[in-house]
Amino acid sequence: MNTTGTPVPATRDAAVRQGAAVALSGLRKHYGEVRAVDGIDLTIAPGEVVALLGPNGAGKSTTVDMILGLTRPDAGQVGVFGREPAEAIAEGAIGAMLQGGALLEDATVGELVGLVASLHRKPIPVAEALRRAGVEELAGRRSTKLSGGQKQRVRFAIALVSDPDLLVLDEPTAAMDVGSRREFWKSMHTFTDSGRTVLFATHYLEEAEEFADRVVLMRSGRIVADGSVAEVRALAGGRTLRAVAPGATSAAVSVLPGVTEYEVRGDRIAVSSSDSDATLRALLAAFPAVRDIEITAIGLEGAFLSLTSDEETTR
Ligand SMILES: Nc1ncnc2c1ncn2[C@@H]1O[C@H](COP(=O)(O)OP(=O)(O)OP(=O)(O)O)[C@@H](O)[C@H]1O
Repeated sequence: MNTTGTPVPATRDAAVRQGAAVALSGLRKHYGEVRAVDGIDLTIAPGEVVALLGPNGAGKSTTVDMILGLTRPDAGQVGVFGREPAEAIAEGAIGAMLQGGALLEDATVGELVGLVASLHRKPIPVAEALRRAGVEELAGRRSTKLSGGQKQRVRFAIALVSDPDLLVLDEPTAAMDVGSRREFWKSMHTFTDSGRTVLFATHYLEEAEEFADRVVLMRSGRIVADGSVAEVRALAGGRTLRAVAPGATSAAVSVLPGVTEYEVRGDRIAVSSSDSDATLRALLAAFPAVRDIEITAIGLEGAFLSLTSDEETTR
């Protein structure tokens, strides 16, 4: 677990950093008064699947653009497999899928993917890239005749065709329906099963929860949480406990151990607790008639809201 201002975790120490898939240090990009990216450090080890989460304007796309060498940082450094982004891209080590990246209008899907393949030294066969992205049947179709979700899958084929070690995806499934999204993640599993690295920015928490090994939460250009899904959830305050507790008062509930927030309405209580076991024991001792007890883990959504909703005070 790593939160703002804490050192890089021991498992991603200097040795890992050297062979890191992605190493960002002190990265900063300001647009006038807007601190799009405000000093982030991030090391991604080869083989990790990392979700970059954050509300609109958190700085996810700007970070992705700097990793891809599309935007030059004001300060700090970007390393991709120990190289400059441009170098790593020229070598075909990075595949990218960006929000709304343009597709050549006059070309068919097959020609388009073939064109990108021809720019790389060791591409996979075009048919293979189309198959992996689930767009084989669209090979002869012009890009102007594609739906939004189909375009995204073609962009995925383009990202795969250089046979990259790292895939960087900015909201890859934004225009896809539920079925396409499922298919997309199935293809991604095939890609990551071979030990390759993925960094994807998303608004879909369930995708981060299901697919990522690690979640990096951004807010206002900074990293506010970094860890496994379980760790990020825990960071946001543990569990919610609800019960009917006859005789409970706000004063009594507020002093139960572990309680971070509480609400008392008549006999009904709802508390957020950082230690629900301790809260429950004390609750039972104080109110033996307590009943209908319900304890739920805070979802990633709850964690996301709690970690990203505070007003940024330093901006
Ligand atoms: N080229 C630019 N010129 C000026 N401001 C910019 C530019 N690009 C981004 N910004 C600003 O920088 C901040 C971060 O934007 P960014 O697109 O990186 O956020 P994001 O987390 O990707 O958001 P979203 O989820 O909406 O895509 C925003 O306030 C945005 O308005």
